[in-house]
Order: sequence, then structure tokens, then C-alpha cells
Amino acid sequence: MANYIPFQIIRDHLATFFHKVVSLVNPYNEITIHEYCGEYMNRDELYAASQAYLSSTCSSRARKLKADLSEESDKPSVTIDDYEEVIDTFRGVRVWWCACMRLPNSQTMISFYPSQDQRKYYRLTFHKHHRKLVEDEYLNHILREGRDVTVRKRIRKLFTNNPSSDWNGYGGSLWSHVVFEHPSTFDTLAMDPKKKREIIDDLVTFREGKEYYKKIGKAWKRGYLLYGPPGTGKSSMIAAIANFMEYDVYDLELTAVKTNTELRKIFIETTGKSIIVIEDIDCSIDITGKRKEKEEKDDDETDKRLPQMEEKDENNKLTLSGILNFIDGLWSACGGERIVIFTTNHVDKLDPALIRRGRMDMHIQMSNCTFEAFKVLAKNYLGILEHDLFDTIQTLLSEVNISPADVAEGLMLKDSRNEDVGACLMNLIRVIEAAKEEATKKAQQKLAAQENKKSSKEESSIVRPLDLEEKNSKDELAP
Ligand SMILES: Nc1ncnc2c1ncn2[C@@H]1O[C@H](COP(=O)(O)OP(=O)(O)OP(=O)(O)O)[C@@H](O)[C@H]1O
Ligand SMILES: [Mg+2]
Repeated sequence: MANYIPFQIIRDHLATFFHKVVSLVNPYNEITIHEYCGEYMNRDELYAASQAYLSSTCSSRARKLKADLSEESDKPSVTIDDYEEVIDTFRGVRVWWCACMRLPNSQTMISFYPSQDQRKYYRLTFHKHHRKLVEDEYLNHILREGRDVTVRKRIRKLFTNNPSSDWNGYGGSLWSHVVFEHPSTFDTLAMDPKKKREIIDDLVTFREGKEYYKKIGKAWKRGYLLYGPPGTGKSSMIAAIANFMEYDVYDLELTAVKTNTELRKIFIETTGKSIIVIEDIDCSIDITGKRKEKEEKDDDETDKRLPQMEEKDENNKLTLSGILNFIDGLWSACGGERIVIFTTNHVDKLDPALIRRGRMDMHIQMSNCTFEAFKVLAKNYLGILEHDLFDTIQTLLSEVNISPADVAEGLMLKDSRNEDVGACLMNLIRVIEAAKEEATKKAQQKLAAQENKKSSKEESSIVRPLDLEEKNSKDELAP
């Protein structure tokens, strides 16, 4: 024992000395990034980001790779295998990455959780001259890029706050979700190409605007109001935006929300890089004119009520001001990169406060099928850019209002093996002609009804002698 203590001291001194000598000779520094960290051994975000970054940026340079399928992705991901060293270059500076593993101290212990025993980590090696660059900039670069890759690779989800039994809701969450797999894209969306370009440009500016929003002191969010008749592609546009931006979609069913407080909680559970959608906002809740009603009520009752009471009442129901708060007030508190979209068939029914610029930044009218929109549908459904029947269809479309949904239905092949393109276009012509006939009939009926109304009005304004006699006798009887 007496010999043991001096031996240990000598060994420690030797180890320190050895390190000193090595660091004098070795011009390289190392940083290790462990998979699990902290008191509760949480998975380290920098480790996850490094893994994503390396698999997307450096795996092509590695010879030994490994593949896996994580729960959060629908594609196998290939990453660099353990102990395979890869080189990355940042601002002309070379760094070396290596995935390493520290084996358990005791081999005799049996564990059902190998990942807890085998501590994985990345070793990042670089020249000591570049230490500042690595610490101050490169690691942040890894974190940012790695997070982006993770977001891009994840399975996107469609959330709803009004779940049916087969949706996945966990841990008392107010949202349930399914995998979001809508095929709509801007390429398949039939609308005026100029308008489409404007929307895409607006989305790109928004996506790249993090610093700009920060600079001007505004929450990083954007509101779109989509309005137009049924079947003009409002829901398809939402899916196209989600696919273009690679965002999750939160389909907020307002009728399932009872109070402002609940709305607030629901909102707080949403994450960044998402679209919050309220479809048919005019039908979801009677918010039109609710403010007016409230103002009138306030005039009568303000004196009798304490302010706290009013606030409590407000929180016990869902009100327009609750929704307005939801759209702008709370955004700033919850980080950014969210898009909110309202859809409606009746834009004129909405309270102007709800859709004013700043809340709904862009008002997008989805219109009935134009010839330009038809050409997109013909390309998508039939794979054609031109046809002899296009002229006829162009003339017909200029004469009648028909939704892209109806045109799309007319273009659907009944039997994809036998039907030819001409037959499909003829079918569409029949559909448009029927719509035209229907519209003419309706217009005639409307005209006839108006004529009837007019003539009955004229009739009632002619005062007949008999009526006068009757009126006079009534006047006499009156007290
Ligand atoms: N502009 C469009 N471009 C491509 N397809 C469209 C378009 N509009 C409608 N469709 C087709 O019609 C179907 C119905 O469209 P969608 O649900 O997007 O209409 P909507 O405007 O949301 O209707 P509603 O007001 O009834 O909710 C879609 O599945 C799509 O196939
Ligand atoms: Mg819709």
C-alpha cells in the first residue's frame, strides 16, 4: 500500500508530462461531441445536428457507411460508419471528423440498453490556429445546417385538433396527427401563372427573411387569405404551399375550440416551420359582427362590471378578439416561421379586422377555370400541351363560369387503358356545355322572378277605389 501511493503519483505526473510533450509537438486540437449529455442524459442537439450534417455533406467522401431508418423519416438514411474519418472544409480551413465509441468500463455488466453503455461521440480535429473560427463559427454552422437537414428529411405531419379514433394523439396533446402526403404542388395547381409566380416569390422571401423580420422587430410569420367559389383549389393551394415550404400543417377546427384560453393552449403546442389553417372561416364560428354586438352590450353594461370580470368572461368563450390575439399577439412569444391561412367562399362576410393587411398579408383570389388554368390541368391529367379541340374549349371557358374541380373531373380518364385524349376532351366539352346550359336556365329563371316581383310591386302601388273606401272606413274606426 505504501508503495502504491508514490507509484500512482508518479504515474499521474508522467501522464501530465506526456500530454504536455504531445501538445507541444502536436499542433492539432480536438473537440468531442457526446451523444448524451446533462444530468438526465438527454440526446445532445449538437450531436444530432453533426450526424445530420455529416450524412448530407460528407458521406459522399467516406468509404465506410452505415444505413438506418429512423422513426422520424420515411427514407433510409446513410451516415458515416464508426471510426471512419472524413474531411470537411469551412472557409478554406480543413477539419477532420470521426465517429467514435467509448466502450463500457465493465464488460461483465449485462445491459438491455446498449446505447447507454456504448457512449458514442464525434471527435472533431482541427489545427490550433483555427480554434477561434471553429468555436465561434464552425460549430454554429454545423448546428444550423444539421437542423435544416433534419427538418428536410423528417416525415411531415398533418395535425388536427378534432381527432377521430385512428389519429395518433400522445400524452394529452391537443393535436393529433397523420402523415402528410398530399400530392398537390405548384406545378399541378391550375391558376394564372403570373399570380402563381407572385405567391412563390412571396413564400421564398418569407422563408429567407429570418434576419429581416428580426431587424424590423416583427414576428416571423405570414398570413394568407384564400378566397373564391367552391372547387377553385383553395385546399389544393394549402397543400402546394406546405409541400413547397416543407412545413407541417395544423388544420385548426375552430368549432371544436370552446374558449379563447383553449385556443391559446392549442396554439402554443404548434411548432415552427408550420402552416396553421382555418378552412371556411366564415362558417367556423359566428365571428362576423360579434365585435359590434359586444360594443353595443358594453355601452349598457360597462359601468356595472369590473374589468377582471370581463376578461374572465372573454376567456370562457371563443371570440373574435381571441382569434385576433391568436393571429398576431401571441406569435411574437412563440418563435417564428409560421404561416397562417384562412380560406373562405364569402370574403365579404368576414370582419375587416380579421383580414386587414398585417394579419392577412396577402389576399389571394382563387377563380373559376380560365384557359390558362385549363392548360395546366390538360398537361397534368392528359399529358398534352396542345390539341385541335383547345380552341373550342377556350371559347366555351370564356362564356361560362366553371370551377377547376369540375374541369378536372371532366378530364379524368374513365378507363386509363382504352380512352384516348380526344375522347376525354370531348367529354370535357360536354361537361362545359351542360354547365353553360344550366347557367342560362338559371339566369332566365332569375330574370323571370325579377319580372314577377317588379310587376307585383307595380300592381300593389296602384290604389284601387275599393281599397280607398276600405282604408277610409278603417280610419274612421280608429280611436
Ligand atoms: N386550381 C386547381 N388546380 C388543380 N386542381 C384543382 C384546382 N381546383 C380544384 N382542383 C381539383 O379539384 C379538387 C377540389 O379542389 P379543392 O378542394 O382544392 O377546392 P376548394 O377551393 O378548397 O373547394 P371548397 O371551397 O369546396 O373547399 C381537388 O382535389 C383538385 O383535384
Ligand atoms: Mg377546400
